[in-house]
Amino acid sequence: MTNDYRFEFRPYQRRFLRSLTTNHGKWDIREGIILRLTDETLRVGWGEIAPISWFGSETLEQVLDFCRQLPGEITDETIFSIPDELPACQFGFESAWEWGSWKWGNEFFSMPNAQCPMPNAQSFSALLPFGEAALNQWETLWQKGYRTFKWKIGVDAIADELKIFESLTRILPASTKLRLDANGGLSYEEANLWLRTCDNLKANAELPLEIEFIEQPLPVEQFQQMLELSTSYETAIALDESVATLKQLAACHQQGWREIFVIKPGIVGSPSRLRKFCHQHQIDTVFSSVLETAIGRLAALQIAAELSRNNRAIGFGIDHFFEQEETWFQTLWNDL
Ligand SMILES: O=C(O)CCC(=O)C1=CC=C[C@@H](O)[C@@H]1C(=O)O
Ligand SMILES: [Mg+2]
Repeated sequence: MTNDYRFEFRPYQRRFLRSLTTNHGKWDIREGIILRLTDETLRVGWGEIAPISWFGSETLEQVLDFCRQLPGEITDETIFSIPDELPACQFGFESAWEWGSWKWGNEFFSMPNAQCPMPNAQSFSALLPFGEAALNQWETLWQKGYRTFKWKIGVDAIADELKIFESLTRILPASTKLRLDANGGLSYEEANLWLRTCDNLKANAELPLEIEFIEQPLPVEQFQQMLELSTSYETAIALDESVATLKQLAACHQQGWREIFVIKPGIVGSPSRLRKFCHQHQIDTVFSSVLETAIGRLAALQIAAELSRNNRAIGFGIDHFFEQEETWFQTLWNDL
């Protein structure tokens, strides 16, 4: 896109088909902003700003304040000088700026019912509902082709979750990969118990299931304890909330983290600076959704395709969270 753009934005709200319950609480509605840049040649670029303030990004209010204070005409300079305190804005504006350069972007919006091309389900990790609902939900997702699942822990009492986990590891088919995401909700003792339990399962030769990693077992402020745990067990640990923004990502890497980094492109910050960091440091990454709409997802999938390593499934298997995308989007788009 060229240097001057007409800037338009529209807030949206979208209720999940099923709430997402984690240690952070129950999340029912995704709120965000869709923005559109139109250059002098009338080429259009779409972007989405989908903050998760409890995860470490800016708040929706801060996004709205930032968008409202912008003029109707903005430039490259505006886009590439968005402050680091607004990482979701950096992602949304820069994605819109890049939009025209992608194969998917135009296809998705040029044909009335274009399906956003999605790699096959095997490349995705599907989110299981927390608690024992996972015991019967996994099969529907397995039939859709998913082979990697993520299950939330740190929500109920650990004794109850360990019991469900034991059943889950017995019924999931061979070759399944299972991720456990605590969202920082375990105590140090509980994290040790989960890691020991997973190591013991790993040692059980008959068990073909792979526990791929435990995600964010402890709160962000307990980085040193997680660094110590990462060298004490076979089972891998992935940081998520601890590396929510580029600034945090660089800090954890600088303090010695070399296991897995969960990257949420929608809130981490500037895509161009993320690419630079990942190319420079070759970190072990898992890309993850911020439960955004197709606009944000297209941009995030583009980044995941470029930067994923070690053949790890990407955490965008959230299709059962939303009603049909295309009809919803056409309506919203027409209003813009
Ligand atoms: O990463 C995935 O597999 C799916 C997305 C996902 O799990 C999350 C998205 C947004 C907020 C969080 O509650 C949650 C996470 O902790 O990773
Ligand atoms: Mg997580």
